Amino acid sequence: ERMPGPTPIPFFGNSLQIKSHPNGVLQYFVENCKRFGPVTRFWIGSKPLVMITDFDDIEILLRTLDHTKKSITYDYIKPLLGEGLVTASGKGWHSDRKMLTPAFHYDIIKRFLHIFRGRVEILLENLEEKVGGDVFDVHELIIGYSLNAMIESAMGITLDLENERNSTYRKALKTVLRLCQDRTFNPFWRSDFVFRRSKAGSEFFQCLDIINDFSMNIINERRRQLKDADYSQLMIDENGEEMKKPFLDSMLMDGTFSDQKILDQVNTIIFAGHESIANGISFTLYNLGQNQDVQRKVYEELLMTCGRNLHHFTATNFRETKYMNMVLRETFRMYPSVPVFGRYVESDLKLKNTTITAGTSVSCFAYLSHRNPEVFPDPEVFDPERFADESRRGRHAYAQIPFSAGPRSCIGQKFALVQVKLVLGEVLRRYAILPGQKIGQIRSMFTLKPEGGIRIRVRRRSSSVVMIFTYRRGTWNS
Ligand code: HEM
Repeated sequence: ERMPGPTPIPFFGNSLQIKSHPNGVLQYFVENCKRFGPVTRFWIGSKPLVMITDFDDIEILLRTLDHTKKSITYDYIKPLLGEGLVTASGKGWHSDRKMLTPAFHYDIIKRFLHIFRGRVEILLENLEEKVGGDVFDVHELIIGYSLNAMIESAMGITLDLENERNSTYRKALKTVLRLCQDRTFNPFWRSDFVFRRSKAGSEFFQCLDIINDFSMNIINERRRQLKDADYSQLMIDENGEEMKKPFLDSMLMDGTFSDQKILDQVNTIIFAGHESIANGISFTLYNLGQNQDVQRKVYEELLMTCGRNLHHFTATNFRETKYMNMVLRETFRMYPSVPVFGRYVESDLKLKNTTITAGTSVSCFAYLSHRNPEVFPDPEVFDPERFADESRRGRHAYAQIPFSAGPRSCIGQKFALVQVKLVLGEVLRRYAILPGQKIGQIRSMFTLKPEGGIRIRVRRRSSSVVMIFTYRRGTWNS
């Protein structure tokens, strides 16, 4: 009650102000958290929501296993994600997290590299069509890559998804995410009974059916394949040891996951994975287009570390491309794909200067904490040097946390970074990114999505004219 925050009105709390803010939900929270300070209280209808931006407070919340339950902002995405890893809590979440963690180990990711490379080749063909043309939304192209790469690797299914089913799924997902956000801040839609009977509700559930069908097809197809194959032999490595199983296989073979739980987890991984990878790649390309000097340095580093064998990206190459790492860190600082992540505290939580009472939702506002001018001066300026070793020394460990931190941090971080770097390496080796259109207003809160997309232009690099890439049976030749 005593915490600073915008004045609520009865029944609605701050929902109406949030919903009708001219620059969108995200900007509403940015403006108010800047105004009211590092711990700002809002009312979503009659439910309190506290947004925190102080690094110490964020660490206190994220480090503990005492508060794993998700905040009210996840309530309406539950029909999509059910008891999947993002939305589950307590013992169920803990045991699933333990069981599924090996599926995202680097040993598994290494086995997927040829899949990612194959998919990048298709992406490059699509980019080729854009050469010399006007600005285009690169996010739309990259999302085609990331959705396919995710399904082919984590799910073990090769579908030709550059087709209608893919775009139907994408459209349905976009609608569901938009309606989840709208519902969170619309007090009239809080009741399931009312929402189900509204036009938005019926659109929501129709789209949910499309998404569930899409995921069920994948699950059933993989189940069929596993039945036909002698999997026990397939999963033995050259030393006779049993190999770690990829994500979907590990659940299908475990035997303890119900069909509903498998569906929840598949929906979760597809949703959590492909959109954020596409965001990371697209925002980086955008930043490189706007900052030609930075792009030149990234390109020079790529040529120095990988040379003509860039496409055989190895674990060593990933470590060697230090400047690219700085560029990625800076991009994720400015544009964290997941700008807000929260917990519901079931017992009092003592922060640095205040105590949050039990029964409150507390959200870490990474989008804003990443813009703390005391740690990142001129926060709207893209400057990878902020992440040079000397600049990082002594900085708070929670100052930049695009993958969250602590026990509920992103399970797919390595999986994502390998792909982001691989795709960037391949794209930049062939194409120069030219300045595009300045990014529009970012309104959404679940994942960062600028209005009008992420628009860049590309030019073929002259040196790449002499390089002809072919892709045969999982290996690259040039
Ligand atoms: C650049 C790419 C990515 C970013 C920036 C990112 C960011 C995040 C963040 C901030 C969280 C915490 C969310 C929360 O507390 O609500 C999270 C959780 C999660 N992410 Fe990612 N993610 C990325 C890619 C991926 C990929 C590729 C996968 C799957 C293959 C994935 C799967 C998950 C899952 C399952 C969780 C929930 C973990 C748990 O609560 O135990 N993410 N991610």
